Amino acid sequence: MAKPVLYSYWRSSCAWRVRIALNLKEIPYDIKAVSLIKGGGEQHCNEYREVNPMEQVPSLCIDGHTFVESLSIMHYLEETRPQRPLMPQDCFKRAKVREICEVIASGIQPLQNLVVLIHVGEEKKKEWAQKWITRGFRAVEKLLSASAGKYCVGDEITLADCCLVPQVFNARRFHVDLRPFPIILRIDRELENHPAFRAAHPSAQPDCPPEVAK
Ligand SMILES: N[C@@H](CCC(=O)N[C@@H](CS)C(=O)NCC(=O)O)C(=O)O
Repeated sequence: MAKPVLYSYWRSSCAWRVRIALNLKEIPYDIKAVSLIKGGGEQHCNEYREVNPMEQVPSLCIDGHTFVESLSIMHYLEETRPQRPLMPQDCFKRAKVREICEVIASGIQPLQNLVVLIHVGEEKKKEWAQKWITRGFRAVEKLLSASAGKYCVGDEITLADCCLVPQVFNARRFHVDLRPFPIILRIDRELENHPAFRAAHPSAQPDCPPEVAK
């Protein structure tokens, strides 16, 4: 079976979620870099639109299929590769994982996505991103106050953690004041040195510009 191919951009938080899940499950994969900025964005070219009709990353070619949408991709991985489970057994905890994933993937990231920031304009984009990330993080922090153990839901790493860490990176990129979110910060710190998270970090990606890569 061919090695999975992930269409990714080094700084994309959505592609980063999938990179973490692939790494945690120890699934080897190749990366096809899609520059979201070069020449107005390679995600908009005809060839890539055939891969992902939303003109976004990530997309994952695996098992002879192409999948789009990071949450959907991670659930496919979870269902087909049960090693190192990223969803709890318990139904209540599963629902809590999905809640946190949804708040981040539907309630925060889309509002600060590149295509939206371009529309908002250079002058206003920082203030805009701060507003919506802060609003979403207030909800995430509240949910975590009931669900978190060592990680977002209990003491095992789940899909919620795969979503949280990249979103914290985005928050820092837009200089969001993270002091009101101690649980988010604690979990982010807990995971920053985990090998699967480190290998998925933007600075470790093959398409990361050399001046950013450490
Ligand atoms: N719901 C999608 C969102 C994907 C998404 O927004 N990707 C961003 C990067 S994180 C993107 O490709 N943006 C390109 C653009 O806005 O033109 C998912 O979870 O995969």
